[in-house]
Amino acid sequence: MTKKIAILPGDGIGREVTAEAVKLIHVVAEAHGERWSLEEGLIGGSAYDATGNPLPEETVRLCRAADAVLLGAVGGPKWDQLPGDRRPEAGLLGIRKALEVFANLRPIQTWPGLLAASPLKRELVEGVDFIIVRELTGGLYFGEPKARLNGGEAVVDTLHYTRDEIRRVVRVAFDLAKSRRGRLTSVDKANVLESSRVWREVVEEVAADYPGVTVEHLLVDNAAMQIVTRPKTFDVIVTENMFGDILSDEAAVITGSIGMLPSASLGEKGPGLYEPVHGSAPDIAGQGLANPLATFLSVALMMRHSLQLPHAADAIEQAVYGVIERGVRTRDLARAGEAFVKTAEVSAMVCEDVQRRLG
Ligand SMILES: NC(=O)c1ccc[n+]([C@@H]2O[C@H](COP(=O)([O-])OP(=O)(O)OC[C@H]3O[C@@H](n4cnc5c(N)ncnc54)[C@H](O)[C@@H]3O)[C@@H](O)[C@H]2O)c1
Ligand SMILES: CC(C)[C@H](C(=O)O)[C@@H](O)C(=O)O
Ligand SMILES: [Mg+2]
Repeated sequence: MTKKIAILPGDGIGREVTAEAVKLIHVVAEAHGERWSLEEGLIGGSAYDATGNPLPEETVRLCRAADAVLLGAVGGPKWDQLPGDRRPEAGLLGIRKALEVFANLRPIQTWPGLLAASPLKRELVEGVDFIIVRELTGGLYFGEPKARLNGGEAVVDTLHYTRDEIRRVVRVAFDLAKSRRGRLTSVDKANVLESSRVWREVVEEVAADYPGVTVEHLLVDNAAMQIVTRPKTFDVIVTENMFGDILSDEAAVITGSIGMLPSASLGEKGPGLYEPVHGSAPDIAGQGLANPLATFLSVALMMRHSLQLPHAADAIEQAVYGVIERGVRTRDLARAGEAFVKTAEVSAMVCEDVQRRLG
């Protein structure tokens, strides 16, 4: 059956990595003897430049009608002085909200070939395998009021949740933990924030339905430390929107580079949104230096969670594993003086391998 995939390249290296991911998706479609519909939509700074809006209504329509959405990254210095609601990032938050993808899954795994790419000690990072479930459509990012007050002399952002919003993401995390090693870590700031105290209550309520899952609560400041001191002990981490944003970039250090971190954002119904965890990397944009593997691994998650093609997901993951094990390195993964390949080169290697595996 034909699939409809919306492609939102966005800005900076988002455009470079999605261009390669489109080639990869075509390889998978052809291996199934099909032609899938891949339609591009505008988002972020490039959408603002073209239409005055970082999330044109047409993009929302395109995404809602798709089986899955692949997003590159948005943002860049060119748009940093725009008012909040016109910024590229507002487009990203808008599409997450429009698709109601409240559970953002960010798997953190180390690769045997990349242990030396992490600044952390080998024995600490070897065999790390956990997943951060970040609440994505509530919390500090979306709460109202959010405004400058008294002529800019005061300012407010609001951390707002309903129990239902907490419960649904916590359930996703418990289900995952149940299917994995049965350990859930809930991260909050319950010693200070009322919202965190309610978060903890909801976790305890839901825990009653999952007797096989061991629950641990960590305060976010301590969690930031534990993630790099005992990363192997984590299985599933569930947390508020902004805590999850910060902790996932920190966890990227364990894997060697943020250029290796994929994500899947899922709701109760409708298309999933798949995006690398990294941003538009203005410092390297336009030079062919971006690592496309986080986006390729996001395509694998798309195959598994939205397109029901688990064998294609496996093939992509094995191909990525293969290039890493063969010592192929993009610049972010290379040690000082080590040779590295460009975006299109590593992409071609993975695409060829996926074709062979599925062919
Ligand atoms: N999902 C998204 O669209 C997203 C995520 C994070 C940041 N941003 C935006 O991106 C812009 C830049 O943000 P930032 O610099 O804080 O974070 P960033 O993730 O863009 O870059 C951080 C560092 O990691 C490197 N890096 C990131 N991805 C890489 C890749 N695939 N290959 C090689 N190196 C990579 C960059 O070169 C940079 O040194 C900002 O406008 C920010 O708002 C967007
Ligand atoms: C660009 C920004 C709005 C975004 C976020 O904070 O969610 C990014 O940092 C991410 O991790 O996806
Ligand atoms: Mg982030």
